[in-house]
Amino acid sequence: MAITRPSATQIRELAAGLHMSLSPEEAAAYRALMDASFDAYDVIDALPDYIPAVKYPRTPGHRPGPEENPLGAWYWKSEVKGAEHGKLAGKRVVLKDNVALAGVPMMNGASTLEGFVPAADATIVTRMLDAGATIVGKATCEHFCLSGGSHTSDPGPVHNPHRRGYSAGGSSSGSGALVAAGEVDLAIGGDQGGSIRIPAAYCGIVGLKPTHGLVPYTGVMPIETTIDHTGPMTARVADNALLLEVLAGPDGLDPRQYAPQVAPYTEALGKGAKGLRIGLLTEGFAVPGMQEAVADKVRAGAARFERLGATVEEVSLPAYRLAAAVWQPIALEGLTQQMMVGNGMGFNWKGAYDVGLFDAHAGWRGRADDLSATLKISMLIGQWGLTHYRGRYYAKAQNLARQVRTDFADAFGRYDLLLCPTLPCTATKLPEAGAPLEEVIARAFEMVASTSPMDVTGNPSLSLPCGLVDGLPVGLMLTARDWNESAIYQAAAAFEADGDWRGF
Ligand SMILES: NC(=O)c1ccccc1
Repeated sequence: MAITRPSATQIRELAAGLHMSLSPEEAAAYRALMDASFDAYDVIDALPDYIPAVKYPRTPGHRPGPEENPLGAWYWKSEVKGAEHGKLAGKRVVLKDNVALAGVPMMNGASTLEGFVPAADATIVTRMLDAGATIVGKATCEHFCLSGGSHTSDPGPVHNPHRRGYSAGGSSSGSGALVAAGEVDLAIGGDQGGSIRIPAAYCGIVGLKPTHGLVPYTGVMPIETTIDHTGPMTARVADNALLLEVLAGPDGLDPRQYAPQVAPYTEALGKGAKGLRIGLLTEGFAVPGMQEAVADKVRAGAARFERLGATVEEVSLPAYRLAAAVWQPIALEGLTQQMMVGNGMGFNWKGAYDVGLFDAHAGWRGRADDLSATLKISMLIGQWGLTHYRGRYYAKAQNLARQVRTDFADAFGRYDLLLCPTLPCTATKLPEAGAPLEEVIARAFEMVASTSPMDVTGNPSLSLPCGLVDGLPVGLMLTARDWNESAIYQAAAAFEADGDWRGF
């Protein structure tokens, strides 16, 4: 099939949309000079796509009914068996539903994408299968991953395994809930503003946002390249380190991976916390909405590290607060441009594109009223920044992000780890269907000031359960210099070995 050539009239319409005025004669003259370009499009159109081959057989699986899905945490169940042997042999893994599993539906929490079936596996899927894992399905996630609650997914809300009717945290909501409920051994999450660490904290599990670019993002639906991360969510620290060992390293297809530095993460386990230099991040205890009981649990966790032989001292890092502000233009203008205008992945980078996602996701324009409230408000702010201010605040925020990174790097000259609460609060009540807009937005965004700074800096950052407040888990956040996930695992494993956090 040949590519459709525009008529001279269509050329005039295109020109008008691009702020050019062409006379009918000019339009016809330009049109007459376009054939070589469109012939090239015909060449592209005639060829098969060039994408990674699917290595392990699978069947499409099924969407579980309510009896099989009490928490609402499953989007899809399907079984893909990996290699016979390997580091993950015998482990059952669930993927956040923004990770492509070829042949299995993916809707990324959004009805506008429902029906889409990816043609290729994400790099991390192939790596886990090569390591012997069994992939058991897709976990519900928030509408295009744009909420820290678990109430904006079109498949429905996800309940916290610790308390029905309460948020599991998002946007990797189903991943957090299924690990906490013991339905899977391991989960994959994604984090642009906190979406791995938030559900980890609310659900009482271990969630790592790796250093930006350590784990290939290829085949995972982006929000914004410079803050996109994917990473492991597990019940225990050792499993987290083991899974990261399988996930980490360049794939040659992801523009986020400049020069990732991989390490043998499981070797950090069992080394104890003695000698680790921990900075207690002052600003991290003063985020909006900080609950004293949560801060106290995290301070008690810091004291525990001291007893375990680490040095702990308070450190002020004003850049942490600035980073939360810097996150806003980057996330909001960036997502509007890349995820929405750019049909899911955006343009201007080398690597593996999901052509089917371009086709399927472009359809949001015909149903924009069905987008979530969180995405609508984000796009409205982002579009205002892009049009009224020509994107200058995105550009300036990217520059200030470099300054923030320098300040963080300075702190990591003095401390191996920064410690603060993952979030200001424990899990909140799920908004009821039809809840006021104000509540829907608040439950989605009230916690991002704590976690989003590390998406801006790119530093590895992990949420570790450190106790219960009124029966709900509290997360303690450990952040390290780039590529030093090992220090985080060393500390977290020592903390975990010191006793069951449910009793702290
Ligand atoms: N995808 C994210 O990390 C996110 C988290 C919270 C709010 C918005 C986005």
